[in-house]
Amino acid sequence: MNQYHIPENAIITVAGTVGVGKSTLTAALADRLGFKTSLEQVEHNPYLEKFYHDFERWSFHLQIFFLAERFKEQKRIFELGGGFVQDRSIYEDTGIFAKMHADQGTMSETDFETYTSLFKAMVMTPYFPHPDVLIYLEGSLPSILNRIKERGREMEIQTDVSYWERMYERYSAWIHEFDACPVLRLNIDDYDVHDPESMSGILMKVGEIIRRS
Ligand SMILES: Nc1ncnc2c1ncn2[C@@H]1O[C@H](COP(=O)(O)OP(=O)(O)O)[C@@H](O)[C@H]1O
Ligand SMILES: Nc1ncnc2c1ncn2[C@H]1C[C@H](O)[C@@H](COP(=O)(O)O)O1
Repeated sequence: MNQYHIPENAIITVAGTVGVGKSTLTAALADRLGFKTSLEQVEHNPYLEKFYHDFERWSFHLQIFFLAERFKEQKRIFELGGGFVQDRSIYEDTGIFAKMHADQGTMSETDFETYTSLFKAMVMTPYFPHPDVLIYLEGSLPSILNRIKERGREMEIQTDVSYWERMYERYSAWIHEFDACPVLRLNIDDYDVHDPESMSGILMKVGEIIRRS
């Protein structure tokens, strides 16, 4: 047990919309705790760029790719006995992305059903313990759009702003209903990843939530 009373085998997941600051916070918290990270691979994703150019054609392929990647990561976390900070949850793939594309017609109903049944079958395995805490990052849409721009992934910058607006709204509704594990909501204006005290403050809250749950 560390000074934050977070068990060494804990799994902390950082959730939130694209560009909000998940990867950055994941790395900072893991560093502070001496935990391992589970990060999303954007550079080695063979479908992502194609997907941004043609949602309809590549939605299903991309969701299957992400599902496979997350499953491998879950297995790794399980086999290494936890002690991880994870960048994005599998709940967001299904509850935000796949659903949004199905609802807007850029993923067919049949593809969405196939995807959902595969997701359910995968979740019902021992490799899928719920996280101990899900840290939900939130902030104003203009600051998030600014971060997407500053990060500079051309495929995201070229995407119509309405896509990010719809995703932002879905996230706000989704977190309201989310109950798979305890949640710590964090506003991006209320912490500084470069300030050790700020990071410790977050970890103290995480420890408290785990103790109470
Ligand atoms: N706390 C922060 N303050 C200022 N900029 C940040 C902060 N966190 C992340 N960023 C910047 O915002 C952009 C998106 O962050 P990132 O961690 O990649 O987001 P996500 O993983 O949620 O998509 C990056 O350019 C990153 O450097
Ligand atoms: N499940 C997903 N479906 C579509 N797109 C996704 C999914 N998961 C992540 N993405 C995209 C969004 C971003 O362009 C990159 C990385 O996400 P980030 O929030 O920046 O870590 O992948």
